[in-house]
Amino acid sequence: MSSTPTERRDAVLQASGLVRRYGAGGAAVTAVAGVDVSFREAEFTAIMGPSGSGKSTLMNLLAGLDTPTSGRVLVEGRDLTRLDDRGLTRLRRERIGFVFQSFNLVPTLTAEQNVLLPLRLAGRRPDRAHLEEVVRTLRIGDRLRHRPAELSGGQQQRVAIARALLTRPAVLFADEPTGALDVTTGRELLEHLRAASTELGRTIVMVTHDPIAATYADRVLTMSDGVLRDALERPTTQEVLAAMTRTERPC
Ligand SMILES: Nc1ncnc2c1ncn2[C@@H]1O[C@H](COP(=O)(O)OP(=O)(O)OP(=O)(O)O)[C@@H](O)[C@H]1O
Repeated sequence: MSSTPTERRDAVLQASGLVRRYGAGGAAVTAVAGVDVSFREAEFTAIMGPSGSGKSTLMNLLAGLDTPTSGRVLVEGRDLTRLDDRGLTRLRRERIGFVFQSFNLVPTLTAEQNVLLPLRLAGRRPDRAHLEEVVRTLRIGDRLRHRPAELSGGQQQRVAIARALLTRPAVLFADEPTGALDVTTGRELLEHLRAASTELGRTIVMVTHDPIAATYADRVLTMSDGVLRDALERPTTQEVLAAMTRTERPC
């Protein structure tokens, strides 16, 4: 292992001793086997690893969508494992943003209504200046009155990102956000995520299988068998590929 991600004082999100076990006895699977990791404000992190290495499970734990068997997760200093269901739902709604491979837009609403939906559900007024900033960063200004069916896949994904950003989440989680896009549109989307981190100061955690996608991040963490292996700062594609090869080598 080259370097271990350690606790940072300026972390927006941190996890320590994180374990997630499924099932019991001989059929038990340890999907996450002891992870310590932290994420700084405005940092863009990619998590990579072979299929079944525990990436989705780790992301679900960090986002409060799943409960760890042991260990804890702090979002802006608040321990998710100590919140009840209501508290967790509220924290997820207000402090965490999600972007999935399938864009999950509401088909009957316009792009703008989709973008504003989480704020409306939370009973919060949209900050028009921030809406304009997000719309400009994602370049969707001319598509706001269209419904999802009238938008391309890339435009739909940009609307989904704008929707996730508008609440100013502490962390934006993106699970294979380019998975349903062609190469060019996928690269454009990664530029937008990069801009969300650099220009809007958002903390982004992205799971991806694509080594080129990972190079858009500030930091690439590799995972295998439920633990983090390498932490690479601003790696080249070659460095990502070399780290991925290490995760696939039998121990
Ligand atoms: N609900 C579950 N019940 C039992 N085992 C599970 C469950 N969810 C995940 N696992 C197991 O945990 C391990 C990690 O799965 P996970 O989905 O986190 O991997 P991944 O790295 O995201 O894989 P992929 O890249 O294929 O999406 C796998 O062995 C998987 O079979």
